[in-house]
Amino acid sequence: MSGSAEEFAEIINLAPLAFWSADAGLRRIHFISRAAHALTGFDAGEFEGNPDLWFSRLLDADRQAALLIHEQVVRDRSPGRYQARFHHRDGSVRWLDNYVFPALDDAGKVVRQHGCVVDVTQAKQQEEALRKTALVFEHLYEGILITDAQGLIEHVNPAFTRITGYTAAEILGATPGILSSGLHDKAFYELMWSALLREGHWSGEIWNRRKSGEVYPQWLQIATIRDDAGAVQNYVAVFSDLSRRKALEAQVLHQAMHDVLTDLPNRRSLEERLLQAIAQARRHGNQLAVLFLDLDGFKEVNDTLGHEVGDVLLQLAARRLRSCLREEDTLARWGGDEFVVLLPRVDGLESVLTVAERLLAVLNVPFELDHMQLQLNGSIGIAQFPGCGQDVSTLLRHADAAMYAAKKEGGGKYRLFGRSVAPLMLERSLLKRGLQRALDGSEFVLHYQPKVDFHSGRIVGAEALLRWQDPERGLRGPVEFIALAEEMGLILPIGEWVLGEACRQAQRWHRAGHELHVAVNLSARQFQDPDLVAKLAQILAESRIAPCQLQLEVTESVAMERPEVGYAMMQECVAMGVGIAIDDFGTGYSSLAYLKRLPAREIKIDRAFVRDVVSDPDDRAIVGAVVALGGALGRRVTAEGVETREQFACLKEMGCDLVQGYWTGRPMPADAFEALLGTDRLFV
Ligand SMILES: Nc1nc2c(ncn2[C@@H]2O[C@@H]3COP(=O)(O)O[C@H]4[C@@H](O)[C@H](n5cnc6c(=O)[nH]c(N)nc65)O[C@@H]4COP(=O)(O)O[C@H]3[C@H]2O)c(=O)[nH]1
Repeated sequence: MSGSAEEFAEIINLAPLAFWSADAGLRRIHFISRAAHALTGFDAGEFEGNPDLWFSRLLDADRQAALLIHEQVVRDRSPGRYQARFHHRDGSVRWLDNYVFPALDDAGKVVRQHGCVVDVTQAKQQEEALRKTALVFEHLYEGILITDAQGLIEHVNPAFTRITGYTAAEILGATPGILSSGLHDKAFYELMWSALLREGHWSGEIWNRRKSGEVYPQWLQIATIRDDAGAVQNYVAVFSDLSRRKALEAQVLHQAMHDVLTDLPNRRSLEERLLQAIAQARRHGNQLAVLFLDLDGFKEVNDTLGHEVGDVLLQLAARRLRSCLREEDTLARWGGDEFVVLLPRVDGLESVLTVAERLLAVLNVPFELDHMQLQLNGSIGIAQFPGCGQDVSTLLRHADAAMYAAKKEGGGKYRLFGRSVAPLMLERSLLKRGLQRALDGSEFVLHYQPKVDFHSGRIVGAEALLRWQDPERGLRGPVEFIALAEEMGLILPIGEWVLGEACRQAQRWHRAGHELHVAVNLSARQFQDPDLVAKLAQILAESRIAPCQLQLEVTESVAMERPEVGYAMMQECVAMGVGIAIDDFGTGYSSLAYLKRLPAREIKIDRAFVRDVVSDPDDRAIVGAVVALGGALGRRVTAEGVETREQFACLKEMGCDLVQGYWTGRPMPADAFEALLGTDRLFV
């Protein structure tokens, strides 16, 4: 038996736990096993010689609780347990777990305390690390989403719920696909997955959708977590919501580029836009105009009625000026009472003068402000590209100089840089009179340009182009008079005449056995005419042609000017069976989403891209993109302005559907066109 006791004592001394035994009041340590040394740095003799050693080396914060447990064990005669931090002799602090038991005598009195001490430092450290990780997970500002290897969501944190709107209960078990915005294509996700599988991580900007349906940008980082054998265990995604930052950036950018008082683009913004417009004009070979406008009489208002009135007047004036311009035009505040208008695309001087007259006219209407009427006037200086300057500063300087000249002449006028406007004004009034006479006296005629099908080589349509047979000056083209006709309000009757005549001609050709459509250009005013559909119905009934034989051509910028109105109008035309083509495509700023909705059956690529298509890779890329777009949206694509065999062959090869241009036929009178139809010529 005593042999077993020795064996037992040996086992106890070998154990990694420190067994101990003391009297009830802990004044005498009877026994402490050898492991005490590893756990505390002190050996049994030291503990036995100093009963306070244990408590003196506990951390102050933990000592009191430890003493209480020992008291409780004695008082309640039941086991107790505590964990406390102990200053090891080597300087480290160890977490020690002490199990305490009472030993009772026959009378049930506690005569001893004994127990064992275990080092739990490592477990405590792991527990602490886990607690911190959980804190990070809970409190991180970024959203966290963890999926299993199959991509099913296992965990999300509160920030995830705050950002996406989905609670954990709603999303656990789903796939992250539920968050997708639909804005990224398949290729985007394929790249993401291949990076995740190949490199183990992916990060980038992505648009996702909240539960509310709102689409928002986020910065997303995803990591693949693998086990020791290399198999995917989880995917961890951490993301932050970029929408506030983006909105702030946009706001800062807006403030940097806009005038605070009027919210118009500022000087810097204007200079940038002018630079771009010059580059575009060079590329497309078009003209642009800069109008420098100074308010006459503003200084007096400001000096006599105060800055506050002056500020309101500037805001009102800015609003009126803006209302005279097209979407693509820029009105900028240059400073003080000076504004600059940029017309990035002008058909000729006529249209610029029309805008200048309109600007002066709206300023001239009295302003109602604080129960007073204030009368303003403006002086405008005009500089055109390329005639009056080829760069930003020259154009602005020259427009400014012309504005001063107008002011010197008493204000309320416009002046062209380097030219007197007097002969021009005379010319304009002659033209106005002539146009009215042309309409009354049937001096307008239509010429027709063939539209040829690339696949069959046959003429399948004719674009009607307006000409004015001026008895004094001969045949005049539309660029000379359309803008003025618009300004005079003559464009509606002229347009109606064109529609009627084109349809009558289509009927004559139909009777002669020629199957083709006639295409008619619609001006902005006609397109916005609420009676257009009724007028079309009447014209179609009178000429007795099938509606599909008529096609209306609307330029991209006109179609985009008031998209909702334009869309509704086109829908009605299409419902009648009349075709729609988008003219001069590529020169405006159509959004693809809008284009997709347009019920147009044909897209006409602007001449500017066709001109150098054979030699310029950029133009080729643009044409290629429009052809692809047309194919994807089921629209026919027509190339305009084709002048050479090389252009013809190139565009045919690129997959355009129709061709129009001098190479397949110049605009010609109706009888010449009919003669051409009679030859059955094939264009191959
Ligand atoms: N350099 C070159 N030019 C070519 C070629 N093939 C055709 N053109 C010209 O390009 C213009 C095509 O018409 P658009 O882009 O609709 O542009 C038309 C259209 O916007 C407008 N227009 C013409 N007739 C009418 C009309 O009846 N009503 C309205 N509102 N506008 C019209 O006037 C614009 C100019 O008409 P046009 O002077 O007849 O000029 C026509 C035509 O003569 C070519 O290979 N090379």
